[in-house]
Amino acid sequence: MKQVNVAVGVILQGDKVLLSFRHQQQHQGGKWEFPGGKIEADESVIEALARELQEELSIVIELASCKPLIRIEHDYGDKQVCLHVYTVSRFAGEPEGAEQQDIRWVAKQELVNYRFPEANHAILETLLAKPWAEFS
Ligand SMILES: Nc1nc2c([nH]c(=O)n2[C@H]2C[C@H](O)[C@@H](COP(=O)(O)OP(=O)(O)OP(=O)(O)O)O2)c(=O)[nH]1
Ligand SMILES: [Mg+2]
Repeated sequence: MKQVNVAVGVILQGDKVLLSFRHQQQHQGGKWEFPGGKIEADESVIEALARELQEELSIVIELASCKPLIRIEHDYGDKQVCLHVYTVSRFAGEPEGAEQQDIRWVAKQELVNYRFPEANHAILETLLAKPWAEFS
């Protein structure tokens, strides 16, 4: 089965991170995610990330503020994904659920209360291991 490359943004503002709720009918629907989406053939990861975050949240990210966090390969059985995860610390605009999805700024200690896709556990581990100021 072909692996799908996905650009994922961990958007940090102070002590909070932005989560977005996946619609029920999407793959891994009904769970919270870090916003992002599929990388198209002609795009770099950062270009895809910027496009997806504009489409999904109506924000314009500052490319120089994006730092690679972790790359995760995961097999869901019905789909194989490779998540290219970047932290994003600066952007223009106020995030909104541009695809009618719920979004939420969540503090570190509250992340345990959210249900994520299986592949995200490695992201959360990495994110919880350091003070967030060190990512920006
Ligand atoms: N965006 C995002 N996708 C994730 C995360 N964790 C995870 O397993 N995924 C998986 C779910 C999907 O199979 C894939 C991303 O697909 P997507 O639905 O966001 O792609 P897209 O925005 O291009 O959406 P679409 O047009 O195909 O609906 O990666 C995550 O934290 N964020
Ligand atoms: Mg998406």
